[in-house]
Amino acid sequence: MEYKIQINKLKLYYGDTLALKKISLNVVKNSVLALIGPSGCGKSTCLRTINRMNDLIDNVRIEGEVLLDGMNIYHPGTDVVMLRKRVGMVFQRPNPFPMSIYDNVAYGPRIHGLKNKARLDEIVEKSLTGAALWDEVKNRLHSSAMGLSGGQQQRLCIARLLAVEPEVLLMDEPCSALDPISTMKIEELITELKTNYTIVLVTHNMQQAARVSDYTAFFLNGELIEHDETGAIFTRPQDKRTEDYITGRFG
Ligand SMILES: Nc1ncnc2c1ncn2[C@@H]1O[C@H](COP(=O)(O)OP(=O)(O)OP(=O)(O)O)[C@@H](O)[C@H]1O
Repeated sequence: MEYKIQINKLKLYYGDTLALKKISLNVVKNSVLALIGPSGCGKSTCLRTINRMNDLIDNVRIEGEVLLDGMNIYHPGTDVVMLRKRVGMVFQRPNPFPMSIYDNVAYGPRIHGLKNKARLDEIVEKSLTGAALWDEVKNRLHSSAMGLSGGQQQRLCIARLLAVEPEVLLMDEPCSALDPISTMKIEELITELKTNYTIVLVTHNMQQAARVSDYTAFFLNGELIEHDETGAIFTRPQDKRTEDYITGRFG
C-alpha cells in the first residue's frame, strides 16, 4: 500500500492550548479519508496541517512531521506556494472570485505564468469537465461566477483547484452549505476524483463518510481515537467512544 501522506506524532498548539495530541495517521494514495468527530475535536486543524494553512494563524506551534511523498512539508526549505499547488483546499462555503467562470478556472494557471490562450482554453474545459460542471456552463463561460447556484459554485471551486494539477484535495465540509441534490453531485464527484487524486474530507455527516470514504478517522478532544477502513469503523468499531459517536449517543 502506497501512502501519499504520513502524519507522524503531530502536536499542534494554539498558544498554550494543545489542539492536536500526538496524531499519527497515514493516507493511502488515491483513496478518500474522512475525518469525523464532534465539533471542536480538531478535524479542521488536522486537515489544515496538510497544506500548512495553519501557518497563516498567529500563535500556532507544531511538533512532529507531515510527509508528502515521504518529504516533510514542515522542513524549513519547503516552498509553501508550491506545496499549496500540490495540496489544494475546498472550503465549507463556496468562495468563487468575483469574476467570470472562465477567469476563475484560469486564475491559478495564469498566476503560475501561463499566458497562451489556446492552452488556457484547454485547461478550463478539462478542469470544468473534471469537476462535472462543463455541460452546465459551457455556454456561459464569460458570465460572472457569482450567478451560479451554491452547488455549481462549489464545483467551480473544485475546477479551480484541478486547473493547477494538484495531487491532494483537502475538503472541509464541502457540502455543509448545499442542498441534497448538490450534495449528491459533489459526493459522486469525490468518488470519481479519487481515481487521480488523494482526498481528505472533513464531514459531520456520518452517511456521507460511509458513502464516499475508503478510510475513516475518528477524533475526540484533539486525539485520534480510531482509524480504519470505513466499513470496519461503521460496522465493528474497536473503541466504545467511536461506537457511541457513530450511533449518535453523543456529539
Ligand atoms: N485559530 C484558532 N485559534 C485558537 N484556537 C483555535 C483556532 N482554530 C481552532 N481552535 C481550537 O482548536 C480546537 C479544534 O478546532 P477545529 O476547528 O480544528 O475543530 P473541528 O473538529 O474542525 O470543529 P468543527 O467541526 O466545529 O469545525 C477547538 O478547541 C478550537 O476552539
